[in-house]
Amino acid sequence: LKVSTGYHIVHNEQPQTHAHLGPSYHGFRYLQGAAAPYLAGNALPLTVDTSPAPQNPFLSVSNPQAPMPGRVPCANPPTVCEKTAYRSMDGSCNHLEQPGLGVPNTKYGRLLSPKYADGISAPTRSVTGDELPSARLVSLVVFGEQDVPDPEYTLHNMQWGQIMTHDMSMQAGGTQSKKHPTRCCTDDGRLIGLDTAHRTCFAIIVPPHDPAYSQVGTECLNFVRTLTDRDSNCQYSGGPAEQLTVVTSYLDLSLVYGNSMEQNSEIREFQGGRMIVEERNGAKWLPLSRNVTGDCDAIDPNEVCYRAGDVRVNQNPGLAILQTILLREHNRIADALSALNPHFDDRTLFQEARKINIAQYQHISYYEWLPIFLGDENMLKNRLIYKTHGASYVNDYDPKIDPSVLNEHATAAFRYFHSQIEGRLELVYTFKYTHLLFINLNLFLVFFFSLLSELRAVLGSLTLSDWFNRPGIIEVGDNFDSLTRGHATQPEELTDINFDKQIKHFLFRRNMPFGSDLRSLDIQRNRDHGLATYNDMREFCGLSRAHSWEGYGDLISPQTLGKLKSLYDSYEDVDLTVGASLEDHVAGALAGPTFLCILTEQFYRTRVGDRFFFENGDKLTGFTPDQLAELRKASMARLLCDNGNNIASMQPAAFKVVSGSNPVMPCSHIPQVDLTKWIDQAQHAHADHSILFGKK
Ligand code: HEM
Repeated sequence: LKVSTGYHIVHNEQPQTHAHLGPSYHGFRYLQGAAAPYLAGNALPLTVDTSPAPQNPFLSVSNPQAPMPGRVPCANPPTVCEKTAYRSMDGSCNHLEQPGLGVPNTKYGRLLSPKYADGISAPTRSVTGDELPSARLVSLVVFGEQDVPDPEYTLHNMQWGQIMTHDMSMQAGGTQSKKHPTRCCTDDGRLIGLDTAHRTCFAIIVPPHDPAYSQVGTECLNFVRTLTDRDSNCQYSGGPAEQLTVVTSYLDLSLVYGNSMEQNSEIREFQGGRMIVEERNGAKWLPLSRNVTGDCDAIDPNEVCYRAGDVRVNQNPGLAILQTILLREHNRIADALSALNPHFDDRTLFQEARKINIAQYQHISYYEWLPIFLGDENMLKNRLIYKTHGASYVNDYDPKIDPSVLNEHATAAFRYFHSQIEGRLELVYTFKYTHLLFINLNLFLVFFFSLLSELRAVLGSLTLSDWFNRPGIIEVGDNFDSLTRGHATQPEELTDINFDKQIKHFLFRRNMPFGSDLRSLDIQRNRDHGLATYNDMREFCGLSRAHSWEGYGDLISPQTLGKLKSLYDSYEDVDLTVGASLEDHVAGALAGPTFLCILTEQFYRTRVGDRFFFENGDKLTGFTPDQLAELRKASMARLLCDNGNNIASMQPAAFKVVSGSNPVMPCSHIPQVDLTKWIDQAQHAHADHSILFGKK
């Protein structure tokens, strides 16, 4: 398989890895001023460090990461594929000749070869051989935490991004729902020595006088390295380590349906084609976890904690809401199909409903959501979307394209949108009111119209860090609808260098005064995965390679460059996650050119490398022209309307804030996919089942 040329990028010589010269820590040398107490809600004061900086013992290359066999299960796709009407649960046989492409427990793809300090697996270092500056230090100095609301996009825009992320990848060995069992720092935030720490430890060293963590004496943030092919019995064939991802790479709603038949059977009802939902207080919810205290931050085993296709489901309330909405949508479709086609059996209803749900979701993702991030023009030019007419197919499946999720995408580019996260989630209620509209035509004639409208009003808010891994809050009172409306009303945070305090100091804080820092995790993960540098990626993407700090001046402001210079030993050291997050955005997109290049490449591959992409006109796997025309009516607004507890109105473009051109209107005015186009698929119901489902 070759790298696709969907985005106009130049493929250059592979970058060299730099041999290490021995451990040394340049520590906290940027912050100026005295330590000051940090209070949630205040700007972080920058403080000076005068004390000697601690060393990060995990970086020592003289302690190579020996492979530990058997940690990651082997991907076990069939060797020969049958052509069936429906996707498999684990993504196998999407590619008919290479059945294992895009299945769980396989390697991320890479655009550029890794840059490990030892050429095999040790985290990246400076070209001088020294350690790179502490990820927390970079997070504090380079990235802000100002609260800047986006004037155009709602919080659902951010939240949908996390849904797509969880559908596409999950680093092996990671856990977001539960405290990681591997401890690289003591519970009171001290570094655990190399002799006792687990070999996967790569703790983040907190600079002395950290404006937040120094208040509680935290010197170390837990960080566990992603498992690689070297931790698997069946993947490693020598050479540099490649990280593994444990979910299917396709946009196939694996987060709803699971990533294997086994996972799926835990959440499927096996009746009427439905997925399991549980009724509580008159509404249908995700089924409860069988290990509440293990899967959630629950103290009480009776707390609500969900079971879904993805283990990260409980991570935050907005995510749990969209997971619920996508699950309810499946059952809504299955019930409708069952009423329209009483002769369909459970299996046919399940697979047809799944196929429609995925198609609507792909349509929303590519035609409503991605253009906001990648720009319409860029997407059209690079053949990620088409100016299609109602019923016409786009037959662009290309078996030469590798559908794997790129490491540069999942570990750097897509995480830039962590900047959109808002730390306060508003609860929005509606009030119905009758609006009398008078039109005075002349002195004697007065017409009036009576309009039933809905007003939205904010009646409270939740603080994000109080509700990480505690999703039960969405079932309380009217919160489900109030948060759903809230996410459609409240602006997301501007996509910029600011990351909300709630994720910068309080991530997963579990009732403690402080938690972790997501931006630091992103930067450390970049080094853990040995990603090629910012400069390498610029060159790869056809931008000019810098030969000095000033070489970055085309896209990064002098003030920001000054900060980078004060942190890194060399302009060659700048991490991809850091440099590309600081670029001016491309007009019409939400990222600078380097990230845009990676994102465009990824979403080209995700589309063209998916044999089941909804616009393909294959007789067995595709839709009829009439059905396709209906699917193109799917929208985020309608999804919310159809699956809230009682959502009666919505603005038609739910990723965009309410405005004169995007007014809140009754749901009945928002187009809906007409499922009668799926009536009497007699050929499916009566056809040889082995053609539809395979012989097994
Ligand atoms: C409240 C919202 C969110 C929270 C709390 C959150 C938190 C996290 C955490 C804790 C990780 C793992 C960090 C690590 O250990 O390396 C992660 C990974 C990631 N996040 Fe987020 N995230 C959120 C929203 C988003 C959004 C909106 C996007 C993109 C649009 C996104 C994209 C990613 C990606 C691509 C990864 C890596 C996935 C992988 O394992 O391959 N996240 N996030």
